[in-house]
Parts: sequence; C-alpha cells; structure tokens
Amino acid sequence: MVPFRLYRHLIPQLAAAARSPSAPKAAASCAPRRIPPLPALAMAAYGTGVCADSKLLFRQLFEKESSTYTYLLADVGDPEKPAVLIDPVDRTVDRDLNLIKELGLKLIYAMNTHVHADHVTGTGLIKTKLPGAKSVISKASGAKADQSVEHGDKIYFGKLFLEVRATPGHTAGCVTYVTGDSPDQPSPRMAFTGDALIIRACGRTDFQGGSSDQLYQSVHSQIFTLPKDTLLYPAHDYKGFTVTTVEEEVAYNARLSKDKVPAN
Ligand SMILES: N[C@@H](CCC(=O)N[C@@H](CSS)C(=O)NCC(=O)O)C(=O)O
Repeated sequence: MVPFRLYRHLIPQLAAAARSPSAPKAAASCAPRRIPPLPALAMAAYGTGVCADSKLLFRQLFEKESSTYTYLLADVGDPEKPAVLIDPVDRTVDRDLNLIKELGLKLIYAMNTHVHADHVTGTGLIKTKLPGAKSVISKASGAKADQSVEHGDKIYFGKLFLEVRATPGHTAGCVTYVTGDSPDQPSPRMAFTGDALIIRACGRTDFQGGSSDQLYQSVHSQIFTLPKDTLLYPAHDYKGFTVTTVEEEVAYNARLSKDKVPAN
C-alpha cells in the first residue's frame, strides 16, 4: 500500500483527470475497479515536491556505516534522463547503480564534495561499472578526476545545473554544489554542503588541513548568503536528521551562527 502522504500533492491533478470527459466511468458492480497507470504523475512523485512542475528527480540515499548521504539528481524532462550522483560510497555503489537502472536514468557524473577521510568514495568503482560516467572533484582537493572543478563552474545534467562554490575549512578542497538560480531551475534552491555544514553542526577542522577560521568564513560567505528557504543537504548526519534550511541553520546552528570570536 502506497502511503497517502506521498501522493497528496497530486490531488488537484487527479481530480482534474477524473472530471475530464475521457475519464472512465465508475463501475456499477462491486468488482475491484481497475486504476489506469499514471506514468507522468508517478514520475513527478519521485521528486521532492520542491517545485510544482519540476523536472528534477531527487533521491537522498544513506550509507549507515559511515552515516553518509549520497544524492541522486536527474533531469527527467530530458529524453535521456541525465543524472548525477553526489558523494557515492564504495559499499553502496551497486545499490545506487541498480536504482539508476530501474529509473531509466543515464549517469553522467559521479561527483565528490571533498576527499573523504571516513569512507572510500564510490566514483572509481562506478567508472569501472559504467565507463561513460565521469568523475568530478575540486581542483583544490588535489585529487585526480575526469573533471576538476573550481568556484563558479557550472555542471550541467540536461537543462539543470549545479554551481560550484568553494567552501574550504573541513578540508582545503571542500566545495558545495548548489542548484541554479534561474526560473527553470528547482525552487527553492538546494545546496549539497558536504562536510562544510552538517545539520546543527559542521565538519571537524582538526585534521586533513582543516581550519575553523576558514570554515566559518566559507559557511557565512557561500551558504548563509543563499536565499533563506534554500534546502541544505549535508554529506553526513549522526542524529537522524535529513535536511535543513539556511534560515534554520542561521538561527539554530550553535557552531556557526554566533559572531566570530577572534583567536587569542
Ligand atoms: N561526530 C561523529 C564522528 C565522525 C566524524 O568525525 N565525522 C566527521 C565527518 S567525516 S571526516 C565530522 O566532521 N563530524 C562532525 C563532528 O562534529 O564530529 C559521530 O558522531 O559519529
């Protein structure tokens, strides 16, 4: 049984379809009524509901040993359904690639927000299994990838794109990927913050070339300046949270919302 809440937002479309002259009449008998499939509407239901007629397919996937989130985004308005995976983990590559296959998507980029200390990235494995997919990481990370990106670059998948924002501090090469800000892009915007911002916390800065000063500056200049309804998706969560917003973190993130205290 599909939970009602998943389809609640489709009620106006379903009601309109039922009013249409071509809608099948209700059967007079007690025989089970055959519900015709609604492929277009079903595809819309995969999305976050962040945008009424969004072409974005979005999934948040979890790897429990390292408490890591992997994000799948695809432009399902494009006939090829081009997709990107952000922060894939080696242990869950098969799960993710099976999902991509089931949904009929074409993975074009496997991207990382940074070089991960806590798990092995799945990008290498993905490239052996799907040779067409290209790996992406920031140039500043010093890691090898098919595409090295820098602050301000745009990564297109179909008509949708992610903008690269440099957010160093947890590591020197950390970036945040942010959905575009034009009317044809998802609204509200979505930012994949890696370990720069974790819900009500932030990435540790005591190793991997970390700097708390730089991290504070990154979050304030590149994340807190986004519209306050921007949805923030971190690379990890250790408390069961899934998503937050700029407005919430500005108000409640005890590590990042206070004024900067100069070091003695
Ligand atoms: N606090 C975590 C411990 C795991 C950890 O250190 N995670 C890193 C990200 S992976 S390098 C981190 O930056 N955590 C933020 C923090 O505040 O610890 C746990 O609760 O298991």
